[in-house]
Amino acid sequence: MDKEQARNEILELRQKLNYYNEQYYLHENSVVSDREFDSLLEKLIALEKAHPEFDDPNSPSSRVGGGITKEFPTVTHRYPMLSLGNTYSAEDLADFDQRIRKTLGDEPFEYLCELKFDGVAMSLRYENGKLSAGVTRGNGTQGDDVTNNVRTIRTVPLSLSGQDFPEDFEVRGEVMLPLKEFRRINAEREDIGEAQLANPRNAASGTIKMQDSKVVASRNLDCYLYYLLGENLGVGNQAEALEKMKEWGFFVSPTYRLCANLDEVMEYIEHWREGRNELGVETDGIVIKINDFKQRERLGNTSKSPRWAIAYKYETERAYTKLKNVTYQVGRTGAVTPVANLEPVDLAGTVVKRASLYNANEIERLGLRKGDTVGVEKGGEIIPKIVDVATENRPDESKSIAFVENCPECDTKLIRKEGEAVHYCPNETGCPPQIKGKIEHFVQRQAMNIMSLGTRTINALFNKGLANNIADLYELTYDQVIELEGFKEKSVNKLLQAIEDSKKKPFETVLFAIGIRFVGKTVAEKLARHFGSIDKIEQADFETLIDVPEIGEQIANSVIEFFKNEKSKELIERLKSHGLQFEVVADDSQSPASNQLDGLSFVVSGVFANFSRDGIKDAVKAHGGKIVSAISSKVDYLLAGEKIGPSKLSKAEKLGTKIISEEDFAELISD
Ligand SMILES: NC(=O)c1ccc[n+]([C@@H]2O[C@H](COP(=O)([O-])OP(=O)(O)OC[C@H]3O[C@@H](n4cnc5c(N)ncnc54)[C@H](O)[C@@H]3O)[C@@H](O)[C@H]2O)c1
Ligand SMILES: [Zn+2]
Repeated sequence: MDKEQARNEILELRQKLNYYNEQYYLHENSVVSDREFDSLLEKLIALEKAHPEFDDPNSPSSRVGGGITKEFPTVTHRYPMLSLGNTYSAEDLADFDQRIRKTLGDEPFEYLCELKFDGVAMSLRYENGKLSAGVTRGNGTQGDDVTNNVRTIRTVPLSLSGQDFPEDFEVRGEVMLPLKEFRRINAEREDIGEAQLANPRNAASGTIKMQDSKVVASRNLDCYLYYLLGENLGVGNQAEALEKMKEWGFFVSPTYRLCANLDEVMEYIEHWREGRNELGVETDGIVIKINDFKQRERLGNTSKSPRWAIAYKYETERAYTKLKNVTYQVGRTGAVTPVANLEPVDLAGTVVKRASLYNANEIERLGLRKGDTVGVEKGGEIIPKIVDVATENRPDESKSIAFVENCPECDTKLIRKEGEAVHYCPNETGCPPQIKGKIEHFVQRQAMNIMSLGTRTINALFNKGLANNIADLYELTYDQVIELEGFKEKSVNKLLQAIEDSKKKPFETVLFAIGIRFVGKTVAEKLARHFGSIDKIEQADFETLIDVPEIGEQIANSVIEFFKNEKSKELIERLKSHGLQFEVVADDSQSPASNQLDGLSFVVSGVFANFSRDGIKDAVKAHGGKIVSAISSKVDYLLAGEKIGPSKLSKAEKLGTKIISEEDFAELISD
């Protein structure tokens, strides 16, 4: 390769990797697999080494990938948060071992091996035993202050146990979404027709950067700690540090091990190759660290990673098999999901017969054809996914897969809205899986809690023509139910009683249960609290809806569409006639804290030190104030946080709107 070629390739690789980094860290989107990313980076490093004349301190090979957002206050790290060098091969580990020996000479040393947890790096600062800050890695030098969100993680102690912790120190670790939670959230999202979270890592990363801490809390994140930093720590090596951290109340995974040499490290790697699949959280390798802190200091860091540690990553197991055909599933919300049916094949200990295809875009992206040989991998999802198509084995006459045009269940022509990846069957009230799915959604524990109505009974009721929608449930009689298989007097009465009891469920629960697409539990609570009744929600226009905190365009449109449909209105009228709750019942605990802000309107913008954006809006309302979204001559105050948009500020200045800070606001509502 001549110089010019090398330069072009280096520039091209840098550009690509920068783009992947930006997508990965700022948009929670993996454009390519981690393996692919790592190979490209390895290639870049090799080229840069051969051509030092093209060195650039800004190259993705020498910078920590990631960045800071405008959504949170920016914090400068006291000690930079670095990345780790990584490898997939035992030879590279031997090289690493050699480099260590070169610096340390004949001096004895130990390795400490830990699992490499696949989440988001997090720095936690403790002052006088209390959590004082939680900051993301960001670009390594500066990160986002997400303390309010970190406080919701149960495994992060808000105050420490024991006595001997330093006055001011830092711990670092990984915020992760346990697989069980990841699956639960995806099941819930599927239930309301929302797109699936791609993988636990991206989900954890997206969650920790949410504006609403209540939503973060509902996601049950975990935090595993593995790093202690500060002055006068009272420990001299990693093993002692981990023990201390445990004593102080941090969650430290018990999976670490001291290793005397590389052979023991290799044993550790083999031990966890399969074992890590049982942990309930995702890991993507192991981290090998020098145990002793003084030796670490002598080894030092590069601009991107410590020289005293390296990550060994496991190759994801992949199996190749034949695609038999693609079938389609119709969900409760009418979303049609393609499923790949495969020749059974062994993959990481289980037999795989099916793989997710998500939507038509995915089929197109893969360029899938009938009879193709496909590579499947397992991630956090239970159903594996297709990651590769081996085109070299493709028969000449093979045909590409055309997405079905009509609903496989009711033959209605499918629709696909502009900008959406998913095809829908629009026959909401006549398509069997949609009808049954809506009833299942309605009766679930989190909704109306009519738990004796299981899938089998719903099927039977539907087949007999007794349940074609949720309102029909309230017209079921004893004589009808006793006819069903498996029902006796007692169970019939129990079911009818549960149906009767459901009429007492509060409005917010009913609103969730009626199954408006994208209206999950939290959104239903917000809408119910904000509007107070179904009639007010029905009357709200798009602007009014998106003014409600956390209600985005997608939800607003879906709500509007729901009420445009005559059949939805009919359904609600019937449910009302059966006595279900369609209004918030006045509750004293929700009355305003004061009426100091009565008649005053506020625009809230920017980030705040002591409130989330939602929290400060709630505070305005709790004191009788009104929140509006845009500055106009009618607005009394612009409540300005850090990083407020310049256009809002200049508009407020032009109109003479009073601009107040968080502190001014606190004063306004004090006493
Ligand atoms: N698919 C994509 O498009 C894409 C894009 C960018 C990055 N990535 C992936 O991310 C990697 C780069 O991310 P990175 O810089 O965070 O490196 P990394 O994730 O490979 O390793 C460093 C991180 O490991 C984490 N870690 C987990 N367990 C640890 C332990 N026991 N001790 C110390 N650290 C531990 C820490 O958060 C640390 O920041 C790439 O190698 C690639 O795999 C993928
Ligand atoms: Zn249909």
